[in-house]
Amino acid sequence: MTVLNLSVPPTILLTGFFLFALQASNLFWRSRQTQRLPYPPGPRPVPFLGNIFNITKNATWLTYSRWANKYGDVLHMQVLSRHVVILNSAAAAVDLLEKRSRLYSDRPELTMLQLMGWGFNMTFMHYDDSRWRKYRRMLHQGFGPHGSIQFRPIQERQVHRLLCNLLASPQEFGSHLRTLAGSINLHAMYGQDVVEKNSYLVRLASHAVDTLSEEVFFSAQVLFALPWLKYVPEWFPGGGFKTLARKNRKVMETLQKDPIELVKKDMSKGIVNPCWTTELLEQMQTEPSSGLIEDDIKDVTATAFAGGIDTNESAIRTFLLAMVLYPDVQKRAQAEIALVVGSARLPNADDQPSLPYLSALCREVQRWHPPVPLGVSHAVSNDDVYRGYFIPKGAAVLTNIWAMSRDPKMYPDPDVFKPERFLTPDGELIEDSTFLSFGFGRRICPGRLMAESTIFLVVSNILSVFDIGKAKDERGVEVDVLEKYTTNGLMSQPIPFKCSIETRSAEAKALVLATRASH
Ligand code: HEM
Repeated sequence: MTVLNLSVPPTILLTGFFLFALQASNLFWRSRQTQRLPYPPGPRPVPFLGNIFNITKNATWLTYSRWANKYGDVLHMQVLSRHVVILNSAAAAVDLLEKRSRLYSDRPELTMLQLMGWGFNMTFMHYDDSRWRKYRRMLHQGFGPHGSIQFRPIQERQVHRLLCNLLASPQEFGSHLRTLAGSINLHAMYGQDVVEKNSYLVRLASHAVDTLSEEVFFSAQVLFALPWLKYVPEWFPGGGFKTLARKNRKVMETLQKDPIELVKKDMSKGIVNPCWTTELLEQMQTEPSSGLIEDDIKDVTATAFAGGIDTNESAIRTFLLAMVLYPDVQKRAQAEIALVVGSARLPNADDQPSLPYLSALCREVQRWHPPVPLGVSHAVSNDDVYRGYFIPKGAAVLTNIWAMSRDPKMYPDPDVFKPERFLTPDGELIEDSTFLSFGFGRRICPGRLMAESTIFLVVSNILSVFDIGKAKDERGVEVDVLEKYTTNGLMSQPIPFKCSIETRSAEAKALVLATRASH
């Protein structure tokens, strides 16, 4: 039996063994010492179950902000063997998710989302999943600095259509905003107009994301903490989350399959719709070396389609709410448009560099009420130590973007909507590119450039032709509006409110009507 190669001199073997033992004991002691470091502070756990009773259903980001005031900006919770670290300051998020991005770019195992059929979506994929790298590259090509410019004509056309819809039925602004967000995405991804036959796709995408904002968010936290619950049968008491997941899987299958089929059908008839899917399908055929397959295209286009609807809609609703509550900000923005663009045409994307107050206003919209207040959870792929605290491998790392955006040290008077906080004393937009609302590091939102230009176009176009104000009731009395937001999930947006949207002048009305020919 040859266990050892006896031709190696015993002294070398002994030395090797000694060095190995030393190294192993070193590692062992280092790891023991590291593990003896305390976890970051947080609410007191109960024996065995840890912080299970601290899992909350509502306004989680507000709860975490309160804890941050008590325990500090880096918090820790533990449920059985699962650890959760919550970052409540931009400084901590930058230190870990950006400066140590190699360690902090994974996602936790989100069993609930897998059960719901979101497994194709790169947002929830592990960092070492080869599909994530491929999809991220594709999204960078499609929506990076060069790619996102090609969508400008689509964005402008759909924003003009929004102006016409607001002119025709201003009281239905809520549904017009959803149509806008959906139609930009449907056009950009699949070259399709939102018409009767395919409006269900926008509804399905919104529904799928809305679902994430209800029971699922809570169930996802519970399943992260207690992963074995996934084996509970659907009929068993408490297994209701599985029914929800099964129904959602069907929605997700349709979302992946139907839109690409529409594009392929058009292509087979010789109709070429300029859009991202067409571009990718052509690339798949003409560049076999790209390694693209149809499943990749399905996955990545459906991801981008669903990712950009509710987020944009939330930001634009926040903008309208802010205009009702802060009329002086509205007047100052309109004065800037009048000075730079005039009243003979509508603003376009090329005007943005000359409109610093408007650009600051768009940033303030996302700071004041970030659409995804807790971001998307990262995970740490190895043990780490930060500020003397131990962060164990596999911990979920939550980014409390809400708390960061309301940090009075970074943003004095954080509750006030104040665009000038992003301007220098000379009225120039400040250089700072910290855009907390899009997340951090290697997982930062790849759709941010497109989202930013959509929001700028909507804000500048609406303010150039409409005045936003309080709605009046049947007795002519102004209806008060409250700054109230949904607080039950991944996304947050203003609860429905009323406002008046009136054209600013006959000239403004004529400008809106003149856009009809182009859409
Ligand atoms: C106002 C609009 C938007 C907001 C506020 C927003 C916000 C976010 C946030 C907070 C994240 C998580 C980042 C992190 O993990 O640290 C994210 C990721 C992501 N977003 Fe957006 N987003 C917006 C629009 C869009 C659009 C238009 C698209 C599609 C074109 C998109 C596609 C994605 C994707 C695919 C990811 C996952 C990236 C990854 O895991 O590598 N988003 N977004």
